[in-house]
Amino acid sequence: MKVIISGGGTGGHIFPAVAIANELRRRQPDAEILFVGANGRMEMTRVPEAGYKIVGLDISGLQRRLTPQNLLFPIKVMRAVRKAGKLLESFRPDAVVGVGGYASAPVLLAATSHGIPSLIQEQNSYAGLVNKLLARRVNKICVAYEGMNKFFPAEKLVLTGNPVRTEIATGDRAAALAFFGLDASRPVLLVIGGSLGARTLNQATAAALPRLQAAGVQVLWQTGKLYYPQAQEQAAPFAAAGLHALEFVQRMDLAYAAADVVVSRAGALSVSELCLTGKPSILVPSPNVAEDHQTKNAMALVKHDAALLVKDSEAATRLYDEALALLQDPARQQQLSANVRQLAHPEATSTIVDELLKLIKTRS
Ligand SMILES: CC(=O)N[C@H]1[C@@H](OP(=O)(O)OP(=O)(O)OC[C@H]2O[C@@H](n3ccc(=O)[nH]c3=O)[C@H](O)[C@@H]2O)O[C@H](CO)[C@@H](O)[C@@H]1O
Repeated sequence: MKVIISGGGTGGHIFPAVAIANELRRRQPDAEILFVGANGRMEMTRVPEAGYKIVGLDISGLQRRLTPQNLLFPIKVMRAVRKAGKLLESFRPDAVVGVGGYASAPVLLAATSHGIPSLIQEQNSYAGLVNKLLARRVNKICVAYEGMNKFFPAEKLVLTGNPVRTEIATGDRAAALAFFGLDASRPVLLVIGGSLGARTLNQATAAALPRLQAAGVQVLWQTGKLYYPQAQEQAAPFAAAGLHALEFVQRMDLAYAAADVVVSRAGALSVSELCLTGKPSILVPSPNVAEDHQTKNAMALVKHDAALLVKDSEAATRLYDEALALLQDPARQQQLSANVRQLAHPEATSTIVDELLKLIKTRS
């Protein structure tokens, strides 16, 4: 069996793709899996780290302003579709999966014109552009939220939840504390700005370091690549007290296992992972995403008293009051934890792979 998984751009597209690949490989150890991503994007390093081969296409998004790059855009798309077509002819996949992001467009376009079965996995409650454009051409669309028939043909929809890597919820706390060099007798706060980092969270965290140290709290502060050099300098004087800036966390399983409380952006996968790990959290939705979809992701938890929400515009003033209060209130932590676990979809990845295998079977 041969399967191509295409897409990426950010962790929110890449890691669900890895989860699907891992489950497929678990069930069909001899399956050949090839990823297709966009050159220069995060998937080109993260996918090989996860143990899979990836081929890159030269494809990027449209800029909002009129730029010379935009004029080249149609040519780039045509070239990428041609390269994707050649790839399909040589690899001859039994099915193609698209997880959203630039690279999934040319691959799904080429696959659907070759009559290769195709499946889309949409992570958010608001459909991404590529997925919306390709919905009519693909065979199945696996979604994580109700009401997605606003965007997609109802007969193709399967409500599965988001695929989360299985190891995410299996981290051992003692091993995690040892891994990050943290002290078991003091609380740990994990700050996650999404796969690229978040300026507002970084500014609020940098300003709160003295308060956190005074309260005896240890911090794993994921900053994102762009913000890391400055954050590293800001955190350095607090390292001895267990406050650490990290550019990117490869062992998210251990980061969640170490954490008593998580402060996070509300990207779809981060939210799904918080449900699966049962972590009490304060969500700060990004205001810079289409249709404010991170607020919708966050509200899906908040309305069940399964997470707290602080608006991005209030992060500078309120976030760390809330975080310190929650860190000092184990009963409230337990309540949020019990509620958030109820919202997990532990079967998501397995259901998506069931759908994929059904598609392949129908064809053969
Ligand atoms: C700014 C932006 O466009 N954000 C979008 C992007 O978010 P983003 O890429 O930040 O994605 P998510 O929050 O959904 O998921 C992040 C993923 O990266 C992993 N991770 C993160 C940080 C780290 O240091 N190490 C690590 O492994 C997390 O465990 C998780 O698996 O895609 C999501 C899913 O389509 C959307 O909901 C978000 O709105």
